Formats: sequence, structure tokens, C-alpha cells
Amino acid sequence: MVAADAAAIPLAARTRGLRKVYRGTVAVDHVDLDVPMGAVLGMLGPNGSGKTTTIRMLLGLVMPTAGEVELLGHRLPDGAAAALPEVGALVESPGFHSFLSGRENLLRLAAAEPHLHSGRIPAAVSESLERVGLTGAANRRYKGYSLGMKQRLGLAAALLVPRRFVILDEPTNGLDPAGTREVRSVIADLHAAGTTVLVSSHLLAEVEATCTHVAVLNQGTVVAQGELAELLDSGNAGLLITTPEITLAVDALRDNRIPARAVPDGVRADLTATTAPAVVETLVRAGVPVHEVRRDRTGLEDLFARLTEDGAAAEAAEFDLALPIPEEAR
Ligand SMILES: Nc1ncnc2c1ncn2[C@@H]1O[C@H](COP(=O)(O)OP(=O)(O)OP(=O)(O)O)[C@@H](O)[C@H]1O
Repeated sequence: MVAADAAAIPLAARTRGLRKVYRGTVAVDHVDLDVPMGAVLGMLGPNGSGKTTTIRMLLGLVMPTAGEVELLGHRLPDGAAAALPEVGALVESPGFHSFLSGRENLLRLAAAEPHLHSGRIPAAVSESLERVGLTGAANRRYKGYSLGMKQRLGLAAALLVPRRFVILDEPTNGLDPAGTREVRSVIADLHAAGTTVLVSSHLLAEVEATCTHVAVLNQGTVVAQGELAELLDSGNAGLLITTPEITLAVDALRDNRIPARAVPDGVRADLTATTAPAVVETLVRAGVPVHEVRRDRTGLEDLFARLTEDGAAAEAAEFDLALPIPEEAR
């Protein structure tokens, strides 16, 4: 992606020079974040890297110490009233009433939705509860909900009306594997419907499974951002091939000038100068039985680990790791 293209892509959210200082603690600094319209952007970063603070500033819940926030084309804080009704959000402590049921809580929130006609409220609440798998527990008091059920109710609140932009802060926190899969499926449905989604996580695998774009935060600043596919292709990309004929496979690849080495159960082929189909074709032509082929994702893991280590922000700044990732950073 060249810079000129990036500038032409409409953005659901854009921050420039965003900074937040809490009583001497710099929570977020120099954050220039671009959330392309229609993207599912994973905001990835270790605990305390500034994800929640950035999200709160995007939603106008926290005033930045410095910098600009633009949400759906409206500059905050003045444009908040125009932008926020089109934004659904799940953030920490959503402020539900403990003595009301899940359904009653949603009915109260729905009544405050400017884009929801009062006659549609009961149906919208039921649909939203159904979507997050809470219909069975809808009439129980919020007070007795498990952490996972609270998360689901927060998600239901974010989805009460069709939104152009949905922001989810750690949506799978406290969810079991089935709940995690459901959240992923809700995100996939939103994406398919053209909704822009920003989802924060400290889990690399979760971002890989759901996102089209990624922004990596460390120590309050964005150290890399861009399309996930480009990040996956960065670093030392490789292919892992499972085969019982390891020696034959390594020899066949090396004979065809594809760097390869033995790994447990197979070989790892370097994709720097070739493609996955070319590797497979070379092996099949050499009579190597190929049992399984998958991308070696250590490229992204290595990159993420490097970017989020102590002092990594300085390194990233040095290499200007906003995508495209320059050669010297690979
Ligand atoms: N209200 C606050 N008052 C003081 N410091 C705060 C406040 N909110 C956040 N911080 C500090 O700002 C930094 C960034 O916190 P933030 O919650 O934004 O990170 P995060 O990436 O969302 O972390 P996590 O994954 O643990 O939720 C941390 O050092 C945190 O202690």
C-alpha cells in the first residue's frame, strides 16, 4: 500500500498526535491511527500499552491532553453528537444497573438511541439478545451474570441499532471458547454487512483470526499499522510442509534454489524469493508425499514480540514501521 493510496481511503476514525497524561503518567502519546472504512482493525498491544485509553478518546469518553480525533468524518468533541449515534461500543464498565435484568437494561439504553423508533424498541432488544446468545438469560438480573454474560450484554448494547462503526474493547475477555467463537462470528457478520469494526486485544491469534488490518501499540504509541496480510507477509515468511520424506524434500527444494531446512515432521521452506504454489509443485515433481502445508506465522509473532519489547518503540520509530514495512525492518 503506497502512501498516496492510503491517503485516498476513506477513514472511519483518524487520530493525529493523540496524547493523554493522567497525573504524570503518559498513557498515550503521538498516536496517529487510521481506521479504514469497511476494515476490521485489530488494535494489538500488551497490557497497559494504551488501547483502552485510545478507544475512550475515540468515543469522546476521555478528553485528550493533546491531539485530534476524527470519527466518521466529524472532529471531536464538537462533532460528537453527529458521529456517536452511528457508533456502537463495548468498553469496560458499560454502566448497567445491577438490579435490572439484561433485557430491562437494554430497553433503557434503546430508549436513548436517537436512531431507533420507539415502536421498534422491544424487537430490536430481542434481536440483539438473540444475536449474542443471551435470550435464555435475558430476564435474569444483571447482578447475577457471569463475566462472560456481562460481556455479551455489552456487545448486545453495541449492536442495538445498525451501526456504521463498532468499537469493541477486549470483547472476548471472560468468554469461554464457545463465546469467543460467537464474538468472532458477530464480527464477521458486521464486516460482511460493510460495518467498520475496531477491536482491541492483547492476543495475536485473536487478531489474526478476525481482522483485515492491525495497529500495534506499545508504551502508549502506535509502532506499526496496516493490512494484516502485509504484516503476515513481512518478516521471514515461510511454508511448513509435513512429510515423512524430510531429506528428499530438503534436497528437492535446495536443488531448485529454495532455501529449506528440516523441522519436526517436515521441512520449512523460505518464501522470500518464491511462492507457496511453486514450493508445492517442486515437491510433488520430486515425488515427495506432501501431507500438509501451512504458512509459518512466526514472521508476525517475531515482529510483534520485537515491537512490544522494552525499548521497541524507539526501534520502530527509527525504522518508521508504518506500513509498507521498509526492507531494513524485515
Ligand atoms: N484513569 C486512569 N488514571 C491513571 N492512569 C491510567 C488511567 N487509565 C489508564 N491509565 C494508565 O495508562 C496506561 C495505559 O492504560 P490502558 O488501560 O489504556 O492500556 P491497555 O492497553 O488498554 O491495557 P489492558 O490491556 O491492560 O487493558 C497504563 O499505564 C495505565 O495504568
